[in-house]
Amino acid sequence: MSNLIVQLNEAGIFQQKHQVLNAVNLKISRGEFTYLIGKTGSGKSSLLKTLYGALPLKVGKGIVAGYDLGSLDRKTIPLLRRELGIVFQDFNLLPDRSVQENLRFVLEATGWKEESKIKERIREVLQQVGLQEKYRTMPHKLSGGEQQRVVIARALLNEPQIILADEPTGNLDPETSDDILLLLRQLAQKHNTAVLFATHDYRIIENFPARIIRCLNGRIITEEDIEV
Ligand SMILES: Nc1ncnc2c1ncn2[C@@H]1O[C@H](COP(=O)(O)OP(=O)(O)OP(=O)(O)O)[C@@H](O)[C@H]1O
Repeated sequence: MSNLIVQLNEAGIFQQKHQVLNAVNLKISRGEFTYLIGKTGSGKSSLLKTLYGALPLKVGKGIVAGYDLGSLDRKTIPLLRRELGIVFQDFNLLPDRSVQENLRFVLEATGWKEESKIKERIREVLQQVGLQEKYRTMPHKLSGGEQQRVVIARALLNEPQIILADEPTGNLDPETSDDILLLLRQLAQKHNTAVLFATHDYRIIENFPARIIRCLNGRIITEEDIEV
């Protein structure tokens, strides 16, 4: 199996007809933690959306978790997404369901049937994010950091090869942001899950250095070329 989870070659990233990024060349390996930075509107979200099949790849070549982005269709998009964990800034938990029901919803939607396995997997992911006590709690009774942990637990359910995180700490205070960042880095290490972490937060990058790729003037620039 290839060690590369993401491989883009001369990819064009588009929002409809508008080209957001040109000639993107990007490689991300198993277990690698990478920051994705750039000003607002520079194309971070568009790049992530292309990687999870929400925007089509029409120019260049792209492979994510073994799926060719250029030939995705209604059948293969759900299969690709099962290999990915997606974490947004807004927590997007179902507000009328408890923590465990939110997690169960995803497992059932992705084909899990056996009750004992469902329960076991929910227990495991909540333990990984340190929330095993909160399984019956409703989302609004959790703090922002706890809600984001549930979202990360949800992203982990199907043992993704990569977590795509779009400003996951955007709504959190600095201390809670650090906790979430450290949790994702620890998961990357322990489970060999790659993480692509889009952020505006230079404080985090300075405190917890890692490889950086930057969206600038319609291009992707890698860490070798820049200083933060
Ligand atoms: N749905 C859309 N339709 C058309 N253009 C869009 C759409 N979404 C974003 N764009 C445009 O694509 C460009 C890149 O936006 P994108 O959201 O990828 O940037 P970003 O770096 O993620 O910004 P932010 O940090 O604010 O989230 C911007 O010029 C934006 O106006």
